[in-house]
Amino acid sequence: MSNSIGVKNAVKRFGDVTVIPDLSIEIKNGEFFTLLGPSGCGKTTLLRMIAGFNSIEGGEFSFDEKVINEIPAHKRNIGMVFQNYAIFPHLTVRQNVEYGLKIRKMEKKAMEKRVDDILDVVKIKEYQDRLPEHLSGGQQQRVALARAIVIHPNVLLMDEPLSNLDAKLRIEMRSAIRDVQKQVGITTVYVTHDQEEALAISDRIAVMKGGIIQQVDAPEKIYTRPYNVFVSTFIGHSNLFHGIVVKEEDGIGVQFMDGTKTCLNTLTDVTPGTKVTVGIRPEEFGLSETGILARVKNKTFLGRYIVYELDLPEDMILPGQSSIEFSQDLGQAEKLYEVGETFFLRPNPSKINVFTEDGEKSLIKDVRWDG
Ligand SMILES: Nc1ncnc2c1ncn2[C@@H]1O[C@H](COP(=O)(O)OP(=O)(O)OP(=O)(O)O)[C@@H](O)[C@H]1O
Repeated sequence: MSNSIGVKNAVKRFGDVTVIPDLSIEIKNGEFFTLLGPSGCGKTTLLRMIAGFNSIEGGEFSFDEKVINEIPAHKRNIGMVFQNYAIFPHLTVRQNVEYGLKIRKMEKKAMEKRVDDILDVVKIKEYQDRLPEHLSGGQQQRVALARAIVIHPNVLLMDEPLSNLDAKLRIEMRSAIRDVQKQVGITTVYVTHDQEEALAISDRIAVMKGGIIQQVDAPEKIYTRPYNVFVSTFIGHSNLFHGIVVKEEDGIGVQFMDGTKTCLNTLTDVTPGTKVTVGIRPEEFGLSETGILARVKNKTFLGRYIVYELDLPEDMILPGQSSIEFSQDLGQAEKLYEVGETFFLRPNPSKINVFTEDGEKSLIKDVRWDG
């Protein structure tokens, strides 16, 4: 029932402006695939091309290898969910869900069964006779989801479906969407600019910038092994250091500008002496007797952990950062620190990310554009 989606060398222009220069992706059947990126990077544009709402200036779109470029939107058998729920206010929940099947002239008994099943899956059966105005935002979004999947679409496309909901409901609804998607097993393309949501919900994520895909990978891989500095800073926080590749007795490593060295067996074959950019997550430092000397500039208590802003010698870190972030898990911390205190940091060698000096490409083994 569900389809794979292929996009080959897609081009999108609005007038003279090229929004997507040349984009290719393969989305597997049954996969939950997220397009993530800053505002204006072309996520919605790409989704609308898949749906058939946008013209295609170049390239090939396919469902299960069958080219769909010339198939109009209403014949692509797509389920869509938007941020504004797009449900009919004058119809009850059940009538809303039935609507797409009635249009398709489905036989009454089969339709009743189909609707009953979907109302169960999406957990809205108890509200089936209510009008949308008597539902909460989350419940309305469940109705929109039920409406989209009841027609057994080839693919489900969702554009920022949770952005109108408050923070708590967003978290509840993202696991509801994920559960329903897995239960129904439908290929889903999901657009968001919320990185936490993308990490929580997706099988794979495509990170986009300026209409160009920066990395396609599973959430864990995107977070731990970003392909470039943009991905490492767009998703989570990354402290960026100047570094130089050095050869030590026990292998190749990276030296920071204060002379601290860290041996890495994860590096690709890089010539010693090469200048690099080093990315380290706030939680990937340990405290040590020696290492990078840091002074607490500020601290923020966040319940489960504490985030320290640390002062370091200026020439160690990339311009644009006035300090670095270090987070200490409260459950593990032996000692907490006050503003003004100093200590030595040791980055965890297996978690350090090393990029070309310009930040364009990872120098860690097995980090690819497409995982
Ligand atoms: N119909 C249009 N005419 C002209 N330019 C457009 C049109 N639709 C989108 N654009 C432009 O294309 C670029 C990509 O827009 P798009 O809506 O795809 O971005 P997005 O990544 O979905 O951003 P957001 O998260 O803000 O929705 C933007 O610069 C936008 O101004």
